[in-house]
Amino acid sequence: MTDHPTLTEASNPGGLTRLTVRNQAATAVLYTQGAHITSFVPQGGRDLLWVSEDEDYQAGKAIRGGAPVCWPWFGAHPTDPDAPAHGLVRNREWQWEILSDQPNQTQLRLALDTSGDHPAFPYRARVEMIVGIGATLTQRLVTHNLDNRAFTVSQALHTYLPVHTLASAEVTGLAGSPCLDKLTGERTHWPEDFRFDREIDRIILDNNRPIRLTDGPDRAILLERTGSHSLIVWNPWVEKSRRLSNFRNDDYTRMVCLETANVDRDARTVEPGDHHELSLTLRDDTPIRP
Ligand SMILES: O=P(O)(O)OC[C@H]1O[C@H](O)[C@H](O)[C@@H](O)[C@@H]1O
Repeated sequence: MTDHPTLTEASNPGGLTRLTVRNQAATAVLYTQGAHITSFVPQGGRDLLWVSEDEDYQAGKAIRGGAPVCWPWFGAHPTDPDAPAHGLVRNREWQWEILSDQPNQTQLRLALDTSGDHPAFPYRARVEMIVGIGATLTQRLVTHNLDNRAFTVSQALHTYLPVHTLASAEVTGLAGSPCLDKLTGERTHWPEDFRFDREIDRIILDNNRPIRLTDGPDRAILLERTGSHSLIVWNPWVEKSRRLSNFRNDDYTRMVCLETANVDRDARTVEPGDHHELSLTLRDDTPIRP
């Protein structure tokens, strides 16, 4: 266990290691399994991440909520149907260290190496998550190629965001962008008048704009991305909610996933010795009332 003025390390009953960071700007909770952030509360504000009340935080199982890391592939593996969905690192233990600690900003690094012996990703690589906890939450997901061959990764920060009610949720910054509907296979464009009124599982492409989720006059979250020109918008709606693990039947009314990604034609090839960085800054963007 680590004792540090800003950071507390603890084991939970499910066998996971939980890190709680409290500084003057925010409080955050993350798990070393999966480099998985489950809570980010800016000082005086609300949690900008959502986790199901049914989540049981068990070692070896991906957590339903927060910000799962999908790497080195997103969704189904491109060629191997037996490979797990969303890659190899959600259930793995990452090494961690504190990089810097200021009154208003704490930086952690979590890292994991692949040995090259997994048939679905036979390469040596290091994936790092550099987390900045301050007035905003910053996640930098850096892929280093330690192999002597190039490889291609698809990936996502699969962020679950809370909504007061799904009917009031609106996403701005997507209208007009090309989009692939994963449910129908259709390629269209994101409509101006989009509402969450059915199951949604779409990849938005060629878009690096700031994305804003609002769910009423007093609540907005802003996502700003670098190294990413794709984003997944996901809400499981009624039927799929019943089939999801660690998810209540009506949880789909409480969350929306906006996933900062490199998927489809935005997957990235990393040359030997090179790296690729994907990053997300999440902030409470609620308008300040006069
Ligand atoms: O249940 P999981 O493996 O966590 O995946 C949850 C969801 O993740 C993404 O949003 C995919 O686009 C969905 O197709 C998938 O259902």
